[in-house]
Formats: sequence, C-alpha cells, structure tokens
Amino acid sequence: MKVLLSGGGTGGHVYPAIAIANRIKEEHPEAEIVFVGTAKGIESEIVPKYGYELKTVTVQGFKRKIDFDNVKRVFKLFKGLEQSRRVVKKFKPDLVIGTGGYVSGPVLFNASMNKVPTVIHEQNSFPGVTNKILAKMVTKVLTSFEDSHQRFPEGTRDKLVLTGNPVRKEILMARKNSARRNLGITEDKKMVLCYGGSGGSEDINNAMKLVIENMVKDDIAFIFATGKYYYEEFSNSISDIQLKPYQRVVPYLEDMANALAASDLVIGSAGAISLAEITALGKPSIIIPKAYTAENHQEYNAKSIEKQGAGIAILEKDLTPQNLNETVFKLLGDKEKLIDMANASMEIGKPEAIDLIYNEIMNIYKANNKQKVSNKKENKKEVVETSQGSENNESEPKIIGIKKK
Ligand SMILES: CC(=O)N[C@H]1[C@@H](OP(=O)(O)OP(=O)(O)OC[C@H]2O[C@@H](n3ccc(=O)[nH]c3=O)[C@H](O)[C@@H]2O)O[C@H](CO)[C@@H](O)[C@@H]1O
Repeated sequence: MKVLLSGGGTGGHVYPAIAIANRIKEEHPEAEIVFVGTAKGIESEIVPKYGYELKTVTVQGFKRKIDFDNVKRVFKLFKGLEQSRRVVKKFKPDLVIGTGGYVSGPVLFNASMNKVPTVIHEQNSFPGVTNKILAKMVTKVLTSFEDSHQRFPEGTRDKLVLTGNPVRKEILMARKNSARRNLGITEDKKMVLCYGGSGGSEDINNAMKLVIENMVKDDIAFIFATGKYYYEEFSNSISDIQLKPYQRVVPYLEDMANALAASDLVIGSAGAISLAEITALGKPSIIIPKAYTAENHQEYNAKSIEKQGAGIAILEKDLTPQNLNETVFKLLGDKEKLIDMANASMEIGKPEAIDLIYNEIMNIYKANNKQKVSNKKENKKEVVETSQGSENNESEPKIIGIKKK
C-alpha cells in the first residue's frame, strides 16, 4: 500500500496528516508513506521527526489583492505542478490524501488527473480556497463540521463525509497522572498550559506576561509556548522573573500530549486542531480566537466552545493582561466550574474521528483495488478472446505485451 500525503504551511494542516499516516501504519506497518510539502513550511520540521520522508515542491499562495508578486507566484505554481507530477509519477501511489494548505493543490491535482484515488480532509467550518477547488476533482471530501457542507461548491455534496478532526494517538492515549510524572509536576499543583496555535500569538504573549508573574507568585505550574518567532523577545521580557523547574517558557512544544494531559486549564487560540485536541482530552479552556482568519472562522470556533460551556472566549480586541489574568485566577479558584467545563469539553470531543477517517480511506483503497483486479480480469479475458479468433490479427503484438505484464 503506497500513500502520498500532502498538507502544509501550519501545524493545523500538518498534524492531521501525521495522525492519518500513523493510523495507517498502525494497521499496515508495511505501508509506504511519503509526504509532500514545501521546504519552508512547518512540515519540513514536523514530518521528519515522525520518521516520514518529505518530498518538497515549490508553491506559494496568492495574495488576495492585485500585486506584482502574484506573477512570481504563478511561475512557482507551474514549477510546483511539474514537481508534483514527477513525485506522483515516480512514487505511483495507491492513494493520495490532502489535508490543506497551498501545497496540497498541485499534488492532488496531478493525482486526480492520473486517476489515482484522492481524498481531502477539511478541518474548518469554512473550507479553505485550495480544498474548495480540489473538492470538484477528488474522490472524497472528509469534513469536520456539518455546516461546512453548504460552503463546498455545487456538485460536490455527494462526496462529502462528516468525520471530525483527527487527533494524534499519543494525545488520545495520554493520561493526567503519568503525564505529570513525566513532566515532574506533583498532583497537588495546579497546572496551566498556554499556546497560540502552531505559530504562537503576539496578542496572547502580550497578555501572558502579567499572568506568568502571578502564577510564579502563587507557585502554579505552567508550560507556555510562545511560538518560535516570538520566543526571544518574550523570554527577554521576563528575564527578571525566577522560574521553577515546573514553570516553563518554550518556543514550541514538541510534546503536546504530556502537556495537554497534565493541565487543569488550557489557554489558547481557536485553531480547529487545537480545539479538537483540547476537547478530546476534555480540558476546560480560555479561548482567544485570532482575528483576521479567513471568514473569521476562529471567532466562530471559539464562540461555539463557549456556547457549549466548555470554555470562555475572549476576543483579541477585548484582550488585556488584566482581564486574562482575572479570568485565569477566577477559574483556577472555582473547582466546580472547572469540572463542569471539563465535562462539557469531553462532550464535544471526538476521539473517534481518526477511526472514521481511517475507515473511509480504506474503503476507497479497497474499492480501487477491487476495480484494479476486475480490470485485470477483463483485460485477460479480452486477450484470450482476441487471440483465439485472430490468427492474423494486427493487434497481436500488443496482446502479447499485455500478457507479459
Ligand atoms: C491563523 C490561522 O489561520 N490558523 C489556522 C491554522 O492554525 P494552527 O496551525 O495554529 O492550527 P491549530 O491551532 O488548529 O493546531 C495547531 C497544532 O500544532 C500543535 N502545536 C502547537 C503549538 C506547539 O507549541 N506545539 C504543537 O505541537 C497543536 O497540538 C496542534 O496539533 O490551521 C487550523 C486548522 O486548519 C485553523 O483552524 C486555524 O485557524
């Protein structure tokens, strides 16, 4: 079984692909899995860490306004199309899966042109541009929110299957007690996890300085991932604060499983995969949606979490160090509220999504294999019939070729 996976640009597109690849490997250790991404995207760091090969192609998204830069991007797209064509031709996948980001465009396009079965997974209620275009040509579209269905183009509805967002197995399997042991955080301590999606969030970071000062005063355990880009500036800004070993500020969290499982409260932005992970483990949260995301989808996500009682949403425009600080400490002091929020969060979580996705993928794979076998049989039948009734048949050399194959 040969599978090509493509998703890139942000963690929210790459981790779903990793979760899917790991799930396939779990059942089919012999499966050959290769990723396609860009050299600049976060996938170039994440994919090799999970032990998969990454083939890189050149592609960049277009600016949504008239800009000379878009001309260069058109050239890059053509280059990316040619590079993807070569990857597909050489690897000969049985199945190609795209999890979003511009890079999945040329890869899935080439695969579907070559009649390879293709699947895309959409993480958000508002489908991305690439997925909307690809939906028309792929075999199946796996979605995470029912209301996204109406936003896919006409004529694609019968390909849509609601599965939910995949969560990596190491996160699903993580448990609070062992996670705390692994991290050196005792059971009696309160523990807060904070991160602003895969790239970090400047607004969250600005508000967190005061929260960190107060958590240090109250001897609360925490892990705060600033995002790589903001790390140096942020760590300089708190250089006068003495942190204990269970109070960590890091650029990026490699081990999200233990950090999430160990926490009593999560502060984060409203990326769909982060929320899928937080709710899969039933964690209460303070959600600060990033403004200016496409169709403002993060605000929509955050409001939905709040409406269901699993979290408190604070919009970036309302975010101040004081109100974040107040919200954090009020929640940490209200055990009952935290339990109610945790239960609501657990209700939303869909840990089974990864299995639903796996089943859909395997159905496509099996159906295609069946088709291949029946095509082969048809071919053989044709060969026998043609060779029997045609001693001087012009197509004979071609028939022998097929037989050999
Ligand atoms: C600004 C923007 O448009 N963001 C989008 C992007 O977010 P982004 O890439 O931030 O994606 P998410 O917040 O959904 O997921 C982040 C992923 O990175 C992991 N992680 C994060 C920080 C860290 O230090 N370590 C770590 O492992 C998380 O566990 C999670 O698996 O893709 C999501 C899924 O399409 C969208 O819903 C988001 O709106």
